[in-house]
Amino acid sequence: MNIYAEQHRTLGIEKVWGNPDKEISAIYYDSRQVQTGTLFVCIKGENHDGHAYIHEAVLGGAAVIAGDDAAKLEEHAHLYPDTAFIYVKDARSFLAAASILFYKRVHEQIITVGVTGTNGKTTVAAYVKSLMNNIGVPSGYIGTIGMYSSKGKLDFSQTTPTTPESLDMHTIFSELYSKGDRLAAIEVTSVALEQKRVEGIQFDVAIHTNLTPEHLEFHHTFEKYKEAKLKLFRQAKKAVVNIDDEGMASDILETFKGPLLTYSLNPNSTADIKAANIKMSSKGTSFDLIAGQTIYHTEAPVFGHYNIANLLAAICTGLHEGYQLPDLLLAAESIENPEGRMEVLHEYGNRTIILDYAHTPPALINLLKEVKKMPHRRLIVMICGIGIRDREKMPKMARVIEGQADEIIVSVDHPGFNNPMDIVTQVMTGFNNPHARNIHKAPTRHEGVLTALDLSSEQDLIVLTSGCINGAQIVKGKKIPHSDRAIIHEYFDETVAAKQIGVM
Ligand SMILES: CC(=O)N[C@H]1[C@@H](OP(=O)(O)OP(=O)(O)OC[C@H]2O[C@@H](n3ccc(=O)[nH]c3=O)[C@H](O)[C@@H]2O)O[C@H](CO)[C@@H](O)[C@@H]1O[C@H](C)C(=O)N[C@@H](C)C(=O)N[C@H](CCC(=O)O)C(=O)O
Ligand SMILES: Nc1ncnc2c1ncn2[C@@H]1O[C@H](COP(=O)(O)OP(=O)(O)OP(=O)(O)O)[C@@H](O)[C@H]1O
Repeated sequence: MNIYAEQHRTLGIEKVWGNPDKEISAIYYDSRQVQTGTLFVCIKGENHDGHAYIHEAVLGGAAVIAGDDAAKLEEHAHLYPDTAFIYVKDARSFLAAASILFYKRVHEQIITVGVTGTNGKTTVAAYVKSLMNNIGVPSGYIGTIGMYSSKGKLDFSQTTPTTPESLDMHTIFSELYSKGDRLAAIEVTSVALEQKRVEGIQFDVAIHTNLTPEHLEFHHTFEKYKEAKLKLFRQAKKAVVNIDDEGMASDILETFKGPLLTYSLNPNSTADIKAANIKMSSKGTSFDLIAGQTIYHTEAPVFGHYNIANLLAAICTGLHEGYQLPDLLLAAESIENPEGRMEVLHEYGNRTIILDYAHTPPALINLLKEVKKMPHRRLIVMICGIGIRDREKMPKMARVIEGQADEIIVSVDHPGFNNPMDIVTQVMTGFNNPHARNIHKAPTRHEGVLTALDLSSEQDLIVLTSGCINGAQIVKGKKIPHSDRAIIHEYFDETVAAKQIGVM
């Protein structure tokens, strides 16, 4: 398509060199992928400046190059007169706008539901996808656990941990639409909002879960973190708000002008829908959903109080889209849980093993509260410092777990370029008594899982927290495949085999 001819006024173009009025067959933001007859957008990142790869992009066959460094573009324009160069105010905004045009605004053909908050984004987005599928709206999901259409996982390699770059986002929307999906539940992170990955999208529904300090390595202050998250509600038609949250619920309620639904786990609150009498069983949770004067007795295969809050958020989305509560509650009865979020395994060695992504102090507190309600002999918990996230929260994780479990394993997720033991040491500084005999150190997540299993006996409850993003550990810039489930499976297979031949 010829983006320039069609829309150059809306793209924030300041100056051009050469003739940008030409057909382009694709857009790229990575010079290593550029193909003939395409548009390359130069992005200034944390490690590289895309303008440094113009030469490579020209060699790759880029027909048009856009960026926000006028001097570099002009310099290259003289060197490559056959290539067109476009100077824009902001390259990330341009990438988002150009991607929207390239995909012919396909995102407007589907219901876009953006989920933001410190904890619960993956769960809520997965619940929205599952609930809406169950009610008959083919729905996809975009977020930490990958990209899914209503029919299954898409073969799309993730370039970011959670929210894709704008170009990738619109590519996925296009694929979802072509597969027949009519709704996309998208995790929208503060980093993505700051980096304009969702710019230009007017979300049909924006959902808020909660806000506590996170990503301070990126935003530096809590206020800036909150500001970034609030941006989602300035580009949404309808909102869903957790009024139990002290972090930013009131900010949204004060500023949001469109239709808004609230949810709460406090039966005495003023929320539009509330849950009361929450009771957990081995199959899931039952509760009373209160909507005005009406009470609906409800059951859903989800575990933990906070997952009832997450479910209420998904139900509010269904209500916003015009569905009736009884139908939504029927759909909730067969809702699917996302991988690694309160995933309960009963099948190994007469133990209960829980895989949960809790990697912030509040998430760990909530998780402990929930798991302690489950029947168990001893409680064994693994916590991790995450090498690619902020270090400030690491000691806080230790403070939360100290005295709360019979055995504690301290390990590492995604050491990145750090020495893994430095991460473990950083977590250990949070313990009052780091030398306690029930605290064990493991330099890799693999060894951490094995230590937890070695320490366990029948009837024990083993909780493996933090979780590894996308089935891999990030070590020195490389993704090393990792699966807690595979380790557990192998461990019990080997233990059983060893018992059978009388080694143990
Ligand atoms: C801090 C951050 O957002 N980083 C993202 C960013 O990387 P970067 O800024 O380091 O990019 P860079 O390597 O400096 O490169 C700049 C530009 O030059 C280009 N380049 C680079 C090299 C080259 O040879 N040719 C070339 O064209 C790159 O493609 C890029 O466009 O742009 C990359 C390309 O899209 C992302 O992969 C990368 O995500 C990294 C993996 C990451 O860890 N991001 C985290 C911080 C993140 O975004 N997290 C949030 C929240 C997670 C959550 O809470 O769930 C998320 O939404 O995922
Ligand atoms: N509503 C909630 N309130 C508090 N804690 C929650 C809530 N939902 C989930 N959690 C906890 O947070 C963990 C992470 O949940 P989830 O993956 O859904 O959040 P997320 O926001 O997507 O996380 P991330 O930003 O790291 O991708 C869960 O495993 C659980 O321990």
